[in-house]
Amino acid sequence: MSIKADNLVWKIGSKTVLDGVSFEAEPGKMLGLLGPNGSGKTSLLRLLARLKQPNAGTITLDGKNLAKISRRTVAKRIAFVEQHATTNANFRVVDVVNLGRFPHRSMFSGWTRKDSDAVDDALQRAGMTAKRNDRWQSLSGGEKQRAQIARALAQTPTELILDEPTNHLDIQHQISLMRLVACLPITSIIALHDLNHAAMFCDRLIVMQSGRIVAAGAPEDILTQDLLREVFCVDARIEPSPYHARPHIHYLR
Ligand SMILES: Nc1ncnc2c1ncn2[C@@H]1O[C@H](COP(=O)(O)OP(=O)(O)OP(=O)(O)O)[C@@H](O)[C@H]1O
Repeated sequence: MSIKADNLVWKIGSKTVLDGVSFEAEPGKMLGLLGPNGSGKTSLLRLLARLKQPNAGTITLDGKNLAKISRRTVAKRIAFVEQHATTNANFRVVDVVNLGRFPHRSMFSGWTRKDSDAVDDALQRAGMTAKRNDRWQSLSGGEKQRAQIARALAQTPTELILDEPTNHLDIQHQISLMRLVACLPITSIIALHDLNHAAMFCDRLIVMQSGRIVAAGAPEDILTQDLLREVFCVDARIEPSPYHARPHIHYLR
């Protein structure tokens, strides 16, 4: 069952940012969250990660109300990579990634082999092994982003929530991150602006506009020329890619 949202409403002051949002993330699948700037993607992800509480509606994790699950249990299960996640402290990369193990440790347990293995594996998957002892402030924007992804992977979550994780990455690392997340045997929810990457790697997509879900389903079912025109205000032609069979969008000049 994984994460389910039922009729979520979230307001800031008198402004309704999310308005009746309902969906279900299938276990083990990659769900892409699309929508123009300001459509509510980050707001929704912050509710799912329990950083904010909805004004109305419920989020359930395996059928249990998220608001009633202990913070520690949520932290063991859900990893969240925020869009502008950073730190001012000049930690080493490995110190940041080690933080991912925090929810799994008790007052009495020391650092274990399992913790070290999870950190090593996460650094390797994020392509950051060679930078493990580098100082945070010496990293490029993309390297910081990959270190945050390694921190989330070290958490060994069952649900991984990523807010535009590819926005600072070069094309090689964009593709390898999308491939990595698609191959993980966990539920992932990923906000993206690149519609072709979303179509290529995600199992299902949700499209948001002005705080509402306006389309949901498999990429080939929902990515249409009309949707791109109405929601994203672009003219495009869409055809199945001869290389990977998923929809490929050709934007018109
Ligand atoms: N703390 C806040 N105070 C006031 N308005 C906010 C706040 N957080 C979000 N909003 C508003 O809520 C709306 C949705 O914002 P959100 O960041 O969720 O959109 P988004 O789809 O993630 O956008 P982007 O693609 O630009 O990252 C926007 O109109 C934004 O201005």
